[in-house]
Amino acid sequence: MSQHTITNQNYIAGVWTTAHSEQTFEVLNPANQGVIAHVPDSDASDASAAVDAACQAFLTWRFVPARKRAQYLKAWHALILANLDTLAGLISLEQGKPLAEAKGEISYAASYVEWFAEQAPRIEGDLIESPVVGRKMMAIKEPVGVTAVITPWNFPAAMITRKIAPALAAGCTVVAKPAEDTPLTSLALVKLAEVAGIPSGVINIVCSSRNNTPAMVNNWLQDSRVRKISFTGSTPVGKHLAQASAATLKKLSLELGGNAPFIVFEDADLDAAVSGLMAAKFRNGGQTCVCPNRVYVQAKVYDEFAAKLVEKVRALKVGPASELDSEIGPMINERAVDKILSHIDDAVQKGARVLVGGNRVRISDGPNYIAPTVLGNVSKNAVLCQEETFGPVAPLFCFDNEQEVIEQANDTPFGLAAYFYSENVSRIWRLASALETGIVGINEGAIAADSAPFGGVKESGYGREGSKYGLDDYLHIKYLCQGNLS
Ligand SMILES: NC(=O)c1ccc[n+]([C@@H]2O[C@H](COP(=O)([O-])OP(=O)(O)OC[C@H]3O[C@@H](n4cnc5c(N)ncnc54)[C@H](O)[C@@H]3O)[C@@H](O)[C@H]2O)c1
Ligand SMILES: O=C[C@H](O)CS(=O)(=O)O
Repeated sequence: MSQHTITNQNYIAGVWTTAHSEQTFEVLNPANQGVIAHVPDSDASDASAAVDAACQAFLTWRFVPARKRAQYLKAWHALILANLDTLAGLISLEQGKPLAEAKGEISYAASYVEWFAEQAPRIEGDLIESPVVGRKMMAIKEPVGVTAVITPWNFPAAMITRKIAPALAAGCTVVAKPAEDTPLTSLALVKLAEVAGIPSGVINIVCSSRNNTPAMVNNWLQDSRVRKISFTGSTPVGKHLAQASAATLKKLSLELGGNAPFIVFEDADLDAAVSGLMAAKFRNGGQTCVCPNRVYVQAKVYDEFAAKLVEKVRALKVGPASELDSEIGPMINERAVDKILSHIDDAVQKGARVLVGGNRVRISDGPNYIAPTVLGNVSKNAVLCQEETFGPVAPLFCFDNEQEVIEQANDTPFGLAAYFYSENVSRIWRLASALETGIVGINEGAIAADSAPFGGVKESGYGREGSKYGLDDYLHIKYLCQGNLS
């Protein structure tokens, strides 16, 4: 990735600029800790300038005809696809994602822009039957207003387009803050939005370091002009944002952490279940919110399933994205590696067996590699049952009956995704109803799609992204009642 293709400034009111303080922070390559770029380390003054710009732009953007807004989004979509390889290279560089997966993420990110370009002209209201003569009643939908978009590092393209696209389609304007580990992809996407002709101030993006982010974002939380927050990230931060923004009662979309159960019944197609788990668990090195965090296998097929899984996991290639056959890249940073190793150590201390992996992998490039791991006979008291591991670790639990495994699967504060494999139709409908999650994969491990309502329940948050429901979070309903009509 050559330096000239890297955009490394804030974008406020249509101007690429440094932070007011002129301060910057480093963006590191997780594969080798090399410095990729320096980006602005913004503070409250930059945050406020972004809101000023978004407020000014909202006065006109909200009245741009939906079809025109759709045309801007279609132009952006086309530019994203035309720059797919460059954008994928940025993801691999700053997040470590294997290049093939990074290309898939750019296509996925672009699909949300296309989806909401198609949804924009379909925002409709209702005419309501009046209970009395001489009165007309209707419900119309209007954009919520200036929206703060805060995104995680693990999908630096898809998570930001999954928010900016519906916001713009609805007529909202945006102030965005990408994750400090992976700002470059988001900045490049906003650069393409500028090239697409999206007017100044409609999208504003500011970067801030891990240390400066709380104070910088707090400016948005306290600013009553910011009417909505769309956040994707960890549950603790989501809870903080909800509490800290309560004073100005903002509309919230919270896409938070998960602890997905993956259940294999004795009547499952075991080869399909192994393939489904490989797809769901080891995607992005296990660093996705919908990765199975607990794998429950019914006693009768436990040994056979474990053997099949270990054979597949042992074959996974670990390496940097610069090696095109890498399947498991580096973890995002040292903190992530420490957490994953602590989960493995805790499970082993409580009786689990390492069937494959279980350790760091020293690769010339750097220290952040973990061997793809399968743990056997994991205890229900293992920390990973209550905490998201966010790494390439598949812990196996053995269970006897359906009621037992439903109770174990639901025994978590989280409720984002769950998966199960069974060929029994009646069992499929029982499990689909009993599992306390927003997403259920049934004999399927790959559930992501722009047309699907993505989101969780319990402490995995609320709101839905994508699908025909995805616009609702950026609109509110206004009731009009006209009387004195003859
Ligand atoms: N539900 C989903 O769709 C989804 C998608 C991706 C990731 N996630 C979750 O995100 C987490 C991993 O991503 P992460 O490590 O970037 O999460 P994180 O919560 O640490 O950070 C997410 C974003 O919040 C910002 N942030 C952190 N502390 C903040 C504060 N005090 N005030 C304001 N902003 C703050 C970060 O800079 C980043 O931009 C995991 O829990 C994963 O499950 C959920
Ligand atoms: O990690 C979070 C992403 O939302 C996962 S997905 O790509 O949308 O399935």
